[in-house]
Amino acid sequence: DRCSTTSPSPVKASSGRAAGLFEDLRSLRTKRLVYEWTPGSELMGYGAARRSSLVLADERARQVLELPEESLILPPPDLVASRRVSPRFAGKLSPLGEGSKKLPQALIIGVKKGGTRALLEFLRVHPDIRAVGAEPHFFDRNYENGLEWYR
Ligand SMILES: Nc1ncnc2c1ncn2[C@@H]1O[C@H](COP(=O)(O)OS(=O)(=O)O)[C@@H](OP(=O)(O)O)[C@H]1O
Repeated sequence: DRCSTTSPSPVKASSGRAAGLFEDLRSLRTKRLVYEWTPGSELMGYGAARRSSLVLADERARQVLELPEESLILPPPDLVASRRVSPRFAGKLSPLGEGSKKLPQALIIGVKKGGTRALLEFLRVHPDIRAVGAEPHFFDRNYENGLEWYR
């Protein structure tokens, strides 16, 4: 979804096997997005909410995947931000995006064109991983801004 609309998608043009893998990945990613904004789970504890909304997410992901890509509508940020935080993530940045700001628990370091973006996107599919959107370039460009900026 970050590819330019002007260039042809290498996945769409590729073999059936690659297209199948892409569908699996897309399905996982959609499930994660749907899970993140399935309303109602705020009313329960994190564990219960996760179990029930994963079932719901599974169902809704199936529905969403039937629709054209343009019909995927992202939730308003406040819906995601209003979720409860698991005790496991208390005091840390939770997988759903809320909680106090903390330094990262893992860094991806790579040379230019080394495939770091692909690695990040694959990791981001996992529901317990919260990843930054843009590369922060803290150590090479923003170090002077200090750790408060980095959090
Ligand atoms: N698995 C695998 N195999 C071969 N090539 C791969 C793979 N994953 C990513 N890529 C290619 O890596 C290029 C992007 O690398 P980066 O994400 O590090 O780019 S960037 O420097 O941060 O912009 C980018 O190359 P270009 O398409 O030539 O720009 C990707 O197509």
